[in-house]
Amino acid sequence: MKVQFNSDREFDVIAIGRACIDLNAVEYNRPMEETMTFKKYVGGSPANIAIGTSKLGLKAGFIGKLANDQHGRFIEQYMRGVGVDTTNMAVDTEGHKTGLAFTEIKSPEECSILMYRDEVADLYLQPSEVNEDYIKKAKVLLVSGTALAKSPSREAVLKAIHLAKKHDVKVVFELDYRGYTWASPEETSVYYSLVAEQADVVVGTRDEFDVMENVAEGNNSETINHLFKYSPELVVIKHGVEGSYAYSKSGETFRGDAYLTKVLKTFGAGDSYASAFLYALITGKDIETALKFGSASAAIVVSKHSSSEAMPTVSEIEQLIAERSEKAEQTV
Ligand SMILES: Nc1ncnc2c1ncn2[C@@H]1O[C@H](COP(=O)(O)OP(=O)(O)O)[C@@H](O)[C@H]1O
Ligand SMILES: O=C(O)C[C@@H](O)[C@H](O)C(=O)COP(=O)(O)O
Repeated sequence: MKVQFNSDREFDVIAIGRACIDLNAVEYNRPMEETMTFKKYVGGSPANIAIGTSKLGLKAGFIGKLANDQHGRFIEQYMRGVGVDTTNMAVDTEGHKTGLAFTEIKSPEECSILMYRDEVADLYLQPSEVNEDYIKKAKVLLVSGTALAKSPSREAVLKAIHLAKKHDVKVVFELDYRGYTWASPEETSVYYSLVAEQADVVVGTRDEFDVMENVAEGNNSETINHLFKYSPELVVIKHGVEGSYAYSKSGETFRGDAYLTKVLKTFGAGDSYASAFLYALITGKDIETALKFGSASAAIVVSKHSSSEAMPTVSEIEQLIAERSEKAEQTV
């Protein structure tokens, strides 16, 4: 099975949401209290995905709002430098700040993120800063769930989705749940459901779908039975190192195994997975291959220090897939 996209569009992917800063512990395998130095990278899930798809050779653009300071300028320069179109990144004029994510790497399995996201510029994106002429140039609008957490960013994203549907741009919804940005689980569930029901493709972890459904331990069949009554044609549910599943509206189920690797830290997996999965879909590969691309890309990024800078190239992904399938053949 393949997903069809409009071929006559200038941009493969336009992502909307936050572009922020990750400060990753340089001395890792210890608690953050003992970490004295942090390395700066561009971060924020949709920015990571725009960077990841651009590094894979897609034409990516970004809609978001940056702080009018050194951090905002660093983010814009970095994203432009890796080929992301930044012409639709607005600059805040009201003194709002860049979101910061300090990452703690206690061990490869035990990682956490300490986020500074009060009054962040990205959540002040205005609907008037979402441009119809820009959106209609895209094959895919990639929506990050966190951008729905507060107004006016929430309305800006809803406007972007409306315009995407008007111009036959596929809406890919990455649930990207960050609890502390939301007022209550009920509120998250309302907006996640609203957007997921309108999206063409929905991607998230099993835990994130539970948040969307406001349930404790949901199951994949109930999730897809519900979503396939609405717009989605493809639903991807990730189960961490246990792998991921893609379900199509036409009734097929595909499973993608994770590629085991020497893990440095666990964050970055989701964004690298989304970048390569999208790359494969947009370049006409089938779902099985897209799952392999997503998993291989994630395996590469979890073995490195950053999320954005570590995003792999197509040949690195293909090499990992080829090595692992050779190994699997030898063990049969
Ligand atoms: N420790 C790991 N080693 C190798 N691959 C991993 C690991 N953790 C996750 N992955 C890959 O990344 C994908 C997404 O990971 P997951 O943890 O579900 O997402 P998120 O980072 O969004 O929470 C998984 O489906 C798997 O292919
Ligand atoms: O999304 C953020 O604001 C932080 C990210 O930049 C950070 O690199 C991260 O947590 C990525 O994790 P993922 O969701 O597992 O890809």
